[in-house]
Amino acid sequence: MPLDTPPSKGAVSVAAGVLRDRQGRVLVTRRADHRHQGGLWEFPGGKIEPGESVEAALARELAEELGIRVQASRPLIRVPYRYPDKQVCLEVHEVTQFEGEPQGLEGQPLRWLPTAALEAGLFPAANRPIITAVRLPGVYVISPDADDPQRWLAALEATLARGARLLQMRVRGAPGERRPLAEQALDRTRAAGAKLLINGDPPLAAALGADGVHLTARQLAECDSRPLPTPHLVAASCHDPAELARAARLGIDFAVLGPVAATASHPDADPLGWERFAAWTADAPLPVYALGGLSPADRDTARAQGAQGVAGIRAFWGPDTGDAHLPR
Ligand SMILES: Nc1nc2c([nH]c(=O)n2[C@H]2C[C@H](O)[C@@H](COP(=O)(O)OP(=O)(O)OP(=O)(O)O)O2)c(=O)[nH]1
Ligand SMILES: [Mg+2]
Repeated sequence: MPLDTPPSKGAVSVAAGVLRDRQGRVLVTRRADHRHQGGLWEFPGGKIEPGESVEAALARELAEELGIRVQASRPLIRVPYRYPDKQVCLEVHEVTQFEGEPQGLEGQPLRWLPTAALEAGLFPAANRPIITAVRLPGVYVISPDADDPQRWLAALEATLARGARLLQMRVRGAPGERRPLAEQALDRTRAAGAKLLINGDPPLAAALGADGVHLTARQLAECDSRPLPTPHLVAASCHDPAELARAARLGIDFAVLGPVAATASHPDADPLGWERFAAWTADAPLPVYALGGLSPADRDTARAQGAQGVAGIRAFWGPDTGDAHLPR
């Protein structure tokens, strides 16, 4: 089960790497039958030696298991997890540069799979949030309210044209007015090959066949299971470690945590700062986007702090935010 307390001293720290080829397929290897979680597929890697950094352990393990030289990697997600017989903490990095052609040097079968083929059932149970993190982009765009629906749709189109891959329709107002707008938004998002989550309304998301729903912190507190099954995405707004732990326990796919910095819209809120953001995210076994006072240009900073990426409205939505293309 996912841990809702930080991993104890008994946890085995493991470095694992996500490697992609030119087509964006991901490398997986099969664990030998006799080993822990044997017979299942994994992201290659292994135990971190005492005193060793994650990067050093990853480079050593991938040299031993695959015969490649890792030249650059970045943190993707950290997953503390308790199996009945063993407690692990998976430190997963995306390998952004490597030399050599991966081979199964320990006789392990090896496959390059499209991200859509990374089914949770093929992997150890701890890997579910890793698969989600592999699939999600680094930028999560949240819409403003739609005072003028035609202008709002034009701004959505502009956001999609700038490369948005994952969006949240955060339009309050009467459900009857929201539905036709959501239908049009979904059509346009689909046509652009992006995903759209509907804020606060699981029945509407289900009725429209939207990609998912984004729960408010209050809805997260009030529900005791995922309101929509997979493959719908369920996201939640979180503000503290307890909310993140609850989201993980309920099997929510990803969270948004903030405010990281001061924002014009919430000038009285006490910003978390990166230090608290990083500490809270490190113990949360699900992908977490940083929100509040950030822009798409903060994506790499956020990732270095353990985030999946950045989320926001003001600096993300519409055509005129000054930074033409949204990073992936
Ligand atoms: N490498 C890897 N390990 C995973 C994944 N998911 C998961 O639960 N694990 C668990 C299984 C093991 O309990 C642990 C990895 O330890 P391991 O025994 O394979 O480590 P190792 O490569 O150093 O192997 P060894 O030398 O001890 O045989 O983490 C994953 O995706 N990749
Ligand atoms: Mg290994």
